Amino acid sequence: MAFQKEPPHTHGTGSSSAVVLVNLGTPDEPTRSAVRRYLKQFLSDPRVVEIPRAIWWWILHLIILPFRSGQSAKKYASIWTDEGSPLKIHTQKQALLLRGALGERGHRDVTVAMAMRYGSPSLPDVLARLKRDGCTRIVVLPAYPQYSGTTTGSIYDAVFDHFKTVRNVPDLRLVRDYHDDDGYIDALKKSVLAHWEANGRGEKLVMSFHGVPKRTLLLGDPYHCECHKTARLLATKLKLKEDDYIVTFQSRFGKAEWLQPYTAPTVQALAKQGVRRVDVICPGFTSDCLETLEEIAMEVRHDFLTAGGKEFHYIPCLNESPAWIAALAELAEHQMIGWPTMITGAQHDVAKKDLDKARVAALKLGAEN
Ligand SMILES: C=CC1=C(C)c2cc3[nH]c(cc4nc(cc5[nH]c(cc1n2)c(C)c5CCC(=O)O)C(CCC(=O)O)=C4C)c(C)c3C=C
Ligand SMILES: [Fe+2]
Ligand SMILES: [Fe+2]
Repeated sequence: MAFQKEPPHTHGTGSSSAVVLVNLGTPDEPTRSAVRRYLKQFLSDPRVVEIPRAIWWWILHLIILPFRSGQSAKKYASIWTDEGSPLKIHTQKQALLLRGALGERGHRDVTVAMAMRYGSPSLPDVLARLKRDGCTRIVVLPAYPQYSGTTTGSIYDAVFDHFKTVRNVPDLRLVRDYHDDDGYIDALKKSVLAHWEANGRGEKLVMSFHGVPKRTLLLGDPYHCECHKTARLLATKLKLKEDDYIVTFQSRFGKAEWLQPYTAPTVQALAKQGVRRVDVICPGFTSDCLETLEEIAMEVRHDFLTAGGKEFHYIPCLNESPAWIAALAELAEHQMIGWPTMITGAQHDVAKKDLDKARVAALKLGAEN
């Protein structure tokens, strides 16, 4: 393996810091071919599907890709916006706002970029660009509050794989999880309270997390436990009693057992038990996406109403909420302790201008959306 040729190392020049907000990824378009390309990359990752490669290759190419690509493309089309995929748009806006928030907190010369684990902009491309631009310190901040080998673990793989051929590897800080981070839990609490203030309150708060195969829990993946801890902390902040909320898992894929209880059958059972209204929040998703906008806000809503429920309220993800952006800034800042990014005095005015520019850019993105 050959290592990259680097420009000669010069002490103290051209050195700066960066934060990369990394999300899962999404197709480039809501079409069969674009979804197929995305699913192929995603579902070929051995962290995501742990079936022996020689068997999985045939299942993926002969069954999953030919059938699922078209079905999923239709679902994507139902949530697509003029600006593109909701997941990508929210992640872009979060990165812009995070840049502004870091400026406001006194961090100059911090580049904030967003990247996707699958699809574009790809994580290796973004890391290569940052290095070319002279970033010698990089914080990798996954958009997943709860650690799972299938998500955060896979981002770690991509980061390490990318730097395998790099001679002068940057100072790297990787955020592993923030399932119990006070800023994150507080942002969730604020979003539930705002929803209740505007719409009244349901009889049950359903906290629905993306599922993973049950086998991964038995093999030591901490994801299930971290989801339950997030739920418990949020319930405590909201002063909920045990009966007021329930934790469920959605988005099951394939025939094997996944984490239980599953979201759709749970809300159907609640409707049948006479629960008239449920409020559903997806705390593990920090941006609205296919799994929240289509699966929860459309499919699961339909399941609840047809089982006899009367009112279904979906509480949107944290997206660009100010409390969430502040929580992200604090998470990033914590990783940058000891890095020369802080400014004082006169430079603060410059940072304020950066913040205004970031806000205008984010608003413009929102207006066009
Ligand atoms: C096949 C196994 C899958 C595992 C394991 C899995 C874990 C997992 N995923 C997320 C977050 C998201 N997943 C999204 C879409 C999605 N997920 C899977 C499969 C697995 N996910 C598929 C096949 C898809 C694509 C859509 C479909 O065909 O159903 C998304 C939304 C992306 C978007 O473009 O909007 C997110 C976000 C987590 C957090 C997780 C494990 C903890
Ligand atoms: Fe998924
Ligand atoms: Fe789904």
